[in-house]
Parts: sequence; C-alpha cells; structure tokens
Amino acid sequence: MADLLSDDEIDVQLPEEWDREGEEIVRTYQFDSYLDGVGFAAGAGGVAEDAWHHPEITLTYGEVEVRLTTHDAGGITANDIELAERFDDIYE
Ligand SMILES: C[C@H](O)[C@H](O)[C@H]1CNC2=NC(N)=NC(=O)C2=N1
Repeated sequence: MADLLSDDEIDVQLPEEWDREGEEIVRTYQFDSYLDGVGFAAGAGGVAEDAWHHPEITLTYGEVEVRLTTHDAGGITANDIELAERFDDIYE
C-alpha cells in the first residue's frame, strides 16, 4: 500500500491545475459540450481502471470535477498524484 505524503510533499508534487481540499486533490476540467465531458470521463475511467485507483467523478454541463484520495491509506499518496498527471495527459 502507498504511504501517505507529507504536506510539503503534496505541495511540491501537486500538478499545477490541481488543488488540495483536505485529504483529497481536485481539478475541474472545462469542456465546450456535455458530450465532450462524457467522453473525457469515460477515458478517465479507463485510465483509473488500468491503474486500479478510482476517482470520484462529477459530470455536469461543460465541466467534469475529479476528486482523488487513497481510501486504503486514508489520505493523499503518490497514487493520487500519478493518476492526476495521467488525467491531465488525456485532457487536450
Ligand atoms: C480492493 C481494491 O484493490 C481497493 O479498494 C483499491 C481500488 N481502488 C481504489 N481507489 C482509490 N481512490 N483508493 C483506494 O484505496 C483504492 N483501492
């Protein structure tokens, strides 16, 4: 199981467009249409399943909010940071 990151490690490693909210990291991706958001959410789901690390995804018109935490560790780990970076990679 991945170890919890320290506050300083999170500050340093958090990707630019992401914010920390307690024991979660969060980013809201913007889209021109609802279906573009649906497509991104589906892709993110596939990446998550591949990583076996699953975000909370909230889909609304033109936006997809992604929240990550490591439930098994009770907080933020490298798994969350790595998946955030992978989601950013699939966001054109
Ligand atoms: C049993 C299963 O391997 C675990 O529940 C995995 C699945 N996906 C997960 N996703 C997230 N976000 N955190 C976890 O700790 C986690 N653990």
